[in-house]
Amino acid sequence: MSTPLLEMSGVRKRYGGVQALDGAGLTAVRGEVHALLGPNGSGKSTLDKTLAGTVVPDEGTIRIDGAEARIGGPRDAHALGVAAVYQQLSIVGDLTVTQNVVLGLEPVRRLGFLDHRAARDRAAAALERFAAAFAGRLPLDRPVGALGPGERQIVEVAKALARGPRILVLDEATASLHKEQVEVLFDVVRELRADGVLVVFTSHRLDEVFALCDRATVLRNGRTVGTVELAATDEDELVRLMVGDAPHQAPRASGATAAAAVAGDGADRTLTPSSTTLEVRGLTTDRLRDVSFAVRAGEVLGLGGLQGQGQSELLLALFGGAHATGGEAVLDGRPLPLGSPAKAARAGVALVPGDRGRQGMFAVRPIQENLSLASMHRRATAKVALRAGTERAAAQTMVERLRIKIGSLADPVSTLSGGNQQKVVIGKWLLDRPRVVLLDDPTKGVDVSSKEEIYAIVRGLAADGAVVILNSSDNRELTELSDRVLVLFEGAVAEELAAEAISESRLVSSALRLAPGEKL
Ligand SMILES: Nc1ncnc2c1ncn2[C@@H]1O[C@H](COP(=O)(O)OP(=O)(O)OP(=O)(O)O)[C@@H](O)[C@H]1O
Repeated sequence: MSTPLLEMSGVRKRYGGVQALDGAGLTAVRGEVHALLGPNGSGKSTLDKTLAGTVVPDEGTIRIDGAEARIGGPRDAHALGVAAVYQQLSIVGDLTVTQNVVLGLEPVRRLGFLDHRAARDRAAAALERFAAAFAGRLPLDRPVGALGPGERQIVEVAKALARGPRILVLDEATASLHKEQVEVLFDVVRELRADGVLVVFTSHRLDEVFALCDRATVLRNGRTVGTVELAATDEDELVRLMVGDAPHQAPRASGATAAAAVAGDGADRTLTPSSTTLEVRGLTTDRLRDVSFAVRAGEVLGLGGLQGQGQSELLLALFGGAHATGGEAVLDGRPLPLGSPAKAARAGVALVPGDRGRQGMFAVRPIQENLSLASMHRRATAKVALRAGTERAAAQTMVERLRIKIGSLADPVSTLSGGNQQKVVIGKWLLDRPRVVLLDDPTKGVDVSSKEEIYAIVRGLAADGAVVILNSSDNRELTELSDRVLVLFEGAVAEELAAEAISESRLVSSALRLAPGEKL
């Protein structure tokens, strides 16, 4: 192996009561895609951030090209050729694509004025790598806020590339990308590798890790537990390294066990009548065309197809968050009010959103409050007094069940790792035992063992009489959880797959058949 380009060793970082890094390290060479893996809260982002200069470690050494690197802030990291893309996007919605890509780059000044053309050229050069796939779809002068989450993420990557890095850190950079966007990003990463760049790649999607990376370093509880050659290992071995001796397959909870665990405190819960049925007839919005289907209590209905074909819009519309121009939804024979999330929540509908930062929670408020917001809302409107102790116990149950790694329930959610934040969003709604559970790509960024726990809770809710509708970009997840799958195409239901027809390959071929020109 050639001299390492990057050597990090003995890195420690404590946040209040939490030892985020406890002797972590990573050694990687130029022209390598190196995965950084570990369960939620194991310290991956913190290690990435010490490299990018946004977190200063308490202890530890970083060597770049054999020389000790003092990274006291992002400017030091830039000067050393390190650029990073994080889970939480750093782009500014009101600025254009160009302005975002050059932000902090100091474009050329002429006669004391910013040379906007030079800035635009620089952004265009960085975006050029994505040009073939996104031709005409990333208008450089549009505010980034008007773009979709995947496009915003691409802008973020372009911003990092505009810095011409030797080391590029991608922290969950694929989480909000559609499959075809992931392929484009992977092509760019492979080009960078061929150019000798070191890419440090963090993802919970092991299929991506095996498809893209050369080696992987695994963290557990803030410590490095090993580095493996991916060609010489398999998924089971990687998972064993990640979770240690703990079994990663959580026992499949029966409906009753899961329900009891979800309720936790035995507080005022009304059991869902087993007859619950949701009927949707001719639902039409800007992005949905005449969608009709029925789901019974206890059923998990999957939404498949290429991503962005109206799956999220359908869930949003059922939660009252999208303007319905036609059609209706009927829950247990009574019209479900469309157009008001508050009314939908009162009727027992819960939406677990995919984009946690924007829709799912109040980041600066305590974890306990976030976990109990949904149930507080229902109880407050029902004029039932809140008992702080009860809320606390319920929140604590969810923290244990989903293995949410926290210091204290009183800490703000913003202090949690990305995956743990997503678990809070899920826990918040599942605590309330909803009658209709709408899940929009719920386990993005959630680690393997917690995914199984979430699957068990979802199955438990269904077994207990809830209607569950699941949109997932992960075909394996759809296959594991769904009793039926509706394949959507351009806002309409194009095909329905019954239980025996659901498989990963069938889901892919179904989506491809519908859109022959598209590449997955
Ligand atoms: N600013 C902060 N304040 C307090 N605690 C923090 C802060 N940032 C991270 N932590 C804690 O440090 C630990 C490691 O977090 P980190 O984000 O590095 O984990 P991760 O491995 O990236 O997790 P994930 O897979 O969920 O993204 C977690 O317990 C987290 O709650």
